Amino acid sequence: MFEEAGEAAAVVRRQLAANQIAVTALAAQLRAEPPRGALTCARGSSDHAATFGKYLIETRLGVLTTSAAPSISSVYGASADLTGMLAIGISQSGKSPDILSAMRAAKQGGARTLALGNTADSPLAEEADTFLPLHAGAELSVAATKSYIASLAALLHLVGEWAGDGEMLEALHNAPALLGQAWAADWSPMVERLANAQGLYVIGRGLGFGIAQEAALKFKETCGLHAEAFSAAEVRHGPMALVGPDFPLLVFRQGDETADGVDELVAEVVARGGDVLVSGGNVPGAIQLPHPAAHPAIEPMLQIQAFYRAANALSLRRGFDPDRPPLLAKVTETV
Ligand SMILES: N[C@@H]1[C@@H](O)[C@H](O)[C@@H](COP(=O)(O)O)O[C@@H]1O
Repeated sequence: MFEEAGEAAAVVRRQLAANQIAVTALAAQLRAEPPRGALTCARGSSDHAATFGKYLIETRLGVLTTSAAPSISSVYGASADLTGMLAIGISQSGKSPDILSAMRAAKQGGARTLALGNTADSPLAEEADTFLPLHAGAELSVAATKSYIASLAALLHLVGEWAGDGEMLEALHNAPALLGQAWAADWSPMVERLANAQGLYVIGRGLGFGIAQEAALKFKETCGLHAEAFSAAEVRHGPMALVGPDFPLLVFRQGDETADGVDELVAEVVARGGDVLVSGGNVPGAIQLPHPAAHPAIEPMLQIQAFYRAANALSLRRGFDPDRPPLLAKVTETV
């Protein structure tokens, strides 16, 4: 996990260069024939990348984006009219039966299909109208790291070109250098605070929500630590009842329109005597976790990169092997 997460900067640099022509062509096609909506099909870390994609596509392009529940096609055998939709499948292996089923149903229902994957000779890649390779290289650790960051980069690249957002694209092209800095960031306060923790919430809002989901998964998978992800708004609708000195929050805050609301939540929890670890912002009383400054759409990628290093350290500290989580295999195939 440590070694592979550390390769993320090189992966993103390689991917941006290798995919430029294909991404430009796809973006031109999407601008010429805009989809009426997008449907994401993914599981686990890839599904969390899809959450990031939803916020990116809806905020930058105003195209409604929703997540497919694969069982609708794989178990219920039901289908929907997806004429004019873009179905985006994200999968490292490209062969989980339920994701394949959802993508096949989308195609039969009239959608254009796009696969983001790490394996070109997979059914997902072969059956999709367009395949964008992630170029993450072999990922052997059960916990996805560089492939997750590669998925975020591919989504940023596509949406940046599709929306013609030059500022975001420029920031993305600077991301490899910043990922290197993020990898060196000192998140040891997180490792200290969570060494003996029983559970926590991971908070994000908007573009940061997908990385909150991803961090919560890593806590469970590699650290034997129960963690649940909530949006900074959702957590106030009930879950806050658990928050206190023995139930900390890890908060991912990016410098966009969501920042003030996230700061308010952090200040409120600090005032109640709760422990809050925060990446981004500067609320007094919260434990700050650093990451390099960047465009708000790039920040989540940098935050999760800094987090991965700390999650690896926390896993070891809690007596786990981050590369061999109990009861899990690298490729999970569900129906
Ligand atoms: N992102 C979706 C979730 O929103 C959905 O809840 C889940 C359930 O899928 P299924 O019904 O196939 O178990 O699938 C994906 O992970």
